Amino acid sequence: MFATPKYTPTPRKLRREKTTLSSNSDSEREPVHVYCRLRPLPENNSVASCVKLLSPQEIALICETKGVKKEIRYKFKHIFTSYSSQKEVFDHVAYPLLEDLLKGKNGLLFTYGVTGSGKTYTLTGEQENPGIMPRCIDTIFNTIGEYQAPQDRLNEIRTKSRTPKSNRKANGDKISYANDGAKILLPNENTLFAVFVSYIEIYNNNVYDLLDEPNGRSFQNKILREDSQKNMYVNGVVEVEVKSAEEAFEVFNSGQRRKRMGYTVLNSESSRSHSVFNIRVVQLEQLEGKRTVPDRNLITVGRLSLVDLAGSERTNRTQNTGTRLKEASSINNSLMTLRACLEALRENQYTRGNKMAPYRDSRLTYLFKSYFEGDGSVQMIVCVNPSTDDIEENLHVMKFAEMTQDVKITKSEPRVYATPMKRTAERIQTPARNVEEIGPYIDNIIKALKHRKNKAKALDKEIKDSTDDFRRRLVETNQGCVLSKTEIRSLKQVIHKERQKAHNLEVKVRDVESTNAELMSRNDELQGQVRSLRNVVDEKDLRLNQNKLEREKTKQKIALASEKMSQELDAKLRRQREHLNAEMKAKEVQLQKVREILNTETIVEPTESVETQADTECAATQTPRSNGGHQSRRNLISSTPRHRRSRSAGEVWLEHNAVRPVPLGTVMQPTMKKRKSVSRLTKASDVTNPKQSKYCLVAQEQDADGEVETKLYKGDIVPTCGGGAQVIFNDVERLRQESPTS
Ligand SMILES: Nc1ncnc2c1ncn2[C@@H]1O[C@H](COP(=O)(O)OP(=O)(O)OP(=O)(O)O)[C@@H](O)[C@H]1O
Repeated sequence: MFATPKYTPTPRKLRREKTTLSSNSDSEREPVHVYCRLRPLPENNSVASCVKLLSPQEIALICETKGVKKEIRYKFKHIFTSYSSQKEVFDHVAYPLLEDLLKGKNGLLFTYGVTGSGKTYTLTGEQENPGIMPRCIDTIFNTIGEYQAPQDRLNEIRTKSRTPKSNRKANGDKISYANDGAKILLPNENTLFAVFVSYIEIYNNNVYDLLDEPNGRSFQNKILREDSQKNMYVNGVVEVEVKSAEEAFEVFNSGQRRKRMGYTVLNSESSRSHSVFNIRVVQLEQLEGKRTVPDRNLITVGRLSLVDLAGSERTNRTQNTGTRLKEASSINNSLMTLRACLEALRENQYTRGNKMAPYRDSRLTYLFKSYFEGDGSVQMIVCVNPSTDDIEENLHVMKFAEMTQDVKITKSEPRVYATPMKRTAERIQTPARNVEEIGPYIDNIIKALKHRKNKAKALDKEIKDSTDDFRRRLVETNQGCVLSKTEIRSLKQVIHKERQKAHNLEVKVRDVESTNAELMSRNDELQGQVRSLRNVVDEKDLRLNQNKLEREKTKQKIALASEKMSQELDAKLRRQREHLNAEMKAKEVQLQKVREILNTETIVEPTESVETQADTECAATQTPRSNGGHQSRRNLISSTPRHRRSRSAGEVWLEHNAVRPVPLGTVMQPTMKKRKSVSRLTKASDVTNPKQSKYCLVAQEQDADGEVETKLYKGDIVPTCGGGAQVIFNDVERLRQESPTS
């Protein structure tokens, strides 16, 4: 590794005597310029903003207490929105500081804000989108490229500016940032430049040199010293001379690497320390004449300190414990001391008092003491994360910013170091002879130099005017830009919302389409079912029609059959009727004959007993004649014993009925004038009663057609020798009822 030259400045003689703050008039002081930079919110609109931009110089923080919204307004020198580019920030804030730096004025720029608000992004940035520090380095080297001091003059610069000789070289940590070629116009081209950088860190109120070699695994805690002119410096800090932007970045990167190494050693995090990157530009203005002209070179030294402060949150928000709590309280102490110092300065300024600022209470304030006491201009960028989650912290940051802008600091003058008077005097005490010799030349040279100087001044003024004009126009354009950007942002939000709506609608349409498709398929299914049901119904209809047809056919068949049957039955009936009529006629004829016989019997009654005997014998011997039944009956009747009662006395019939005869309600009744009806013959006397001569057995039967036929079996009761009686049946009568319809 390379050696580490230490820088311990010796007391220096300044042209300008330092004055105390309170004794300066307002024209000799300038306020601390406070800028505000808003970092963008996440693109997905997941976080609401608590910041409202009112103008390029004014914002309002919207805070809500107990449901009541309140707007608190804050003014800044300029507000960079989330759309402001890194270049815009550089042009506004750092470019004027660089101009001052190249004039030999000191500058302090620090970023302040809560963790994650964009402090490091603003100061360092990214390789493609560099922040203030890389742009400063690039701009310095773009400007001084051809005016860098050659090696032989560097020793002179070192001697005259008390700059330590550095043999440290950047080694390997190569990193490059996009260079936009920005330059600063140099008023004097007869100047040689040398650039030195140092990088320190203040952690837990200790100062560590990030370019120093660590002692094993630990970093050496550096001491802050004050020189006789009351300027602060880090004792033994390593300053590396850089010849190009790349070298400067390499040095910065090696410091970053050490910083990371330190985190593991010190168990720290990125925002838990304050880091300070110093750029020192030493200029050697050459006023060289001829060999005999006294060497009266002037050295101008300017320093720019870029400070990335640690996050400003309060301990109760982060709920830290142990090491973290120590870190947080150390950060808070340093920031509180910074605040107290600024407050003291402000108070002195208002009251014209001489209150002591507590610089020594913190390394941070102690280191920058000289800046606050007029050793350079002070600028601050307040970084704000507009998320509503950070509202409380942002309110504290804003209060601090508000107070800081009230502080006015004595305007600094370029630090110019002249060659020691003794040495100049020695040179001037050259022999008079020589002066006389070169006198005319000197006058000419002085005239030419004066002319050149005037020309340079005019040019300087012109450049300054055009720069001011350009800056004014740039600010105007920027203001327009800021408003357009705000508009664009709100339009973007509208577009985002519309896109979301469209997306939601698309989702809905997709849902509806899928539901529609489902319904369509269900509809198809149902239609299929309807078709199959229709087929079933058609089949059933067909079967029904076939059944109907068959039924019709059957009906017709039945009708035909019944007609045929009825015809047959009619024919049968007719035949039976004819048959019955014939029978009836025959019976009537028989009856007629019986009547005739009876009538004749009544007439021949006195001879009846004789004839009866003869008839009986005759009947017994005779063969039956052709009218058989009737004849035999007549014979039987004629053979009746003589003791038969006379007809005039009247026949008494013994009518033997069924126990429960079927009531027929017949109109025609058998002629039995005197009769005794019995349903059961229980004793002999029922038959042997001499008063009874006729017996009639009434029987009811059902014929083949289901009709009831009443049969009367008639006979004579004939007494027997033994005193009994016998019945001789001699006639059967049939009584039939028929339905006229059938
Ligand atoms: N203006 C911006 N534009 C785009 N990105 C940004 C901006 N500001 C911050 N960021 C992003 O926000 C994140 C946090 O930023 P950064 O690290 O700079 O915060 P910080 O304040 O330095 O935090 P810490 O205090 O922890 O160091 C980073 O990823 C950075 O890229």
